Amino acid sequence: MTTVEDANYSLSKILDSGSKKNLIELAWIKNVRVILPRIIITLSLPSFANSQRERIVKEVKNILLKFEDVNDVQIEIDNKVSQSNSTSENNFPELKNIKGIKHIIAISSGKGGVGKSTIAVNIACSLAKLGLKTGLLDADIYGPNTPSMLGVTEENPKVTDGSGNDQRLIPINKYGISLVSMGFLIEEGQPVIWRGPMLNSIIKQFLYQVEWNNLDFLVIDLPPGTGDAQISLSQSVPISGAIVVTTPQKVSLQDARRGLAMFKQLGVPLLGVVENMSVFIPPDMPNKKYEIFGKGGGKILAGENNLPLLAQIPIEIELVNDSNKGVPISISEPDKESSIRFKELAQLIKKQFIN
Ligand SMILES: Nc1ncnc2c1ncn2[C@@H]1O[C@H](COP(=O)(O)OP(=O)(O)OP(=O)(O)O)[C@@H](O)[C@H]1O
Repeated sequence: MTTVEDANYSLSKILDSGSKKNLIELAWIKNVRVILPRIIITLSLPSFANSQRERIVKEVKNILLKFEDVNDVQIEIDNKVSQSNSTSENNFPELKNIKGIKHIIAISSGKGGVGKSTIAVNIACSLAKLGLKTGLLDADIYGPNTPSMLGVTEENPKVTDGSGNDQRLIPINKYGISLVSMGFLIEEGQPVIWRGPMLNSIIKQFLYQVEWNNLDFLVIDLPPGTGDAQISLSQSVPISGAIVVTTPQKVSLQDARRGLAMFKQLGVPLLGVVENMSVFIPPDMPNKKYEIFGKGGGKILAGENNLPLLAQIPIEIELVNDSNKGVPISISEPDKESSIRFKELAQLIKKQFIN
């Protein structure tokens, strides 16, 4: 006859895809009751694990129905948790300050591939080098690549002790910054089309359930574009200032304008424009500069919106190489021109928000 111990033992094989801890240990599955031929369990997931709910329910049923004397599995959702996990807009304190974070800087771009993540990572590292406590949230659900740019290989962030909604995700520390990536929460093989809605439903609680360590700045690498995910994120997070990244080509302007207009419509304060890939500096001729992508895009965008052009970052081969090796250029080669631009940009941000 199946006992509670048997059921617990089987259920302990189901793992959180983030921490790889089992769900009994995490107390995400509790109150296991065996009333044969039925087993009833309570599922109590913290919000950052919400995206795993469907998979967990399936695995719980599969595992328990393997017992010959069990033909019904009932899963109760912990009420306290499910209420706070609800996606209903009215249930959330909009733009409530996040405990442990003083200022949020959002890095965005009208389209992908302009170097938004590179800029976000190097701003975060440069702020940390100024002695500021800095975090980085990779919210680019379509291509969460900041962990690899920072050489972070562990995919399993730890969670604090406690159970259910009391648990907090512990950021991963690298080069003096605290990193959390939405990539940690995306289940392997999850189609891109589901990631946007997933982000919308979890981001509002998620940021409040990370153990942020009294940060001066949280830099957020937003997803590119102006879709639902970006709008939802911008509306749910109390952004102190947004930076729009563009390239010098005039053809990129249309996308960048849309990005800027989105922030304006949402009432998000704009810090200014960063033009990436402004000039190419050949590694063997550091005094030469080639405008291989044309010029003027950043200046035009900033000018038509009455915003400062905060920085122009050159194309440097080391920037790609170092980032591929998992060390941002502002850490590995602080004397390169792009590192100096990132440092100046960090100083500007510091000056704006910290006396
Ligand atoms: N200034 C630069 N000099 C040289 N290479 C760069 C520069 N900026 C970005 N890159 C390279 O361009 C590629 C795209 O950069 P990145 O991933 O930062 O762009 P992104 O806008 O975040 O893209 P996506 O939105 O698709 O994630 C990377 O290989 C990066 O190393």
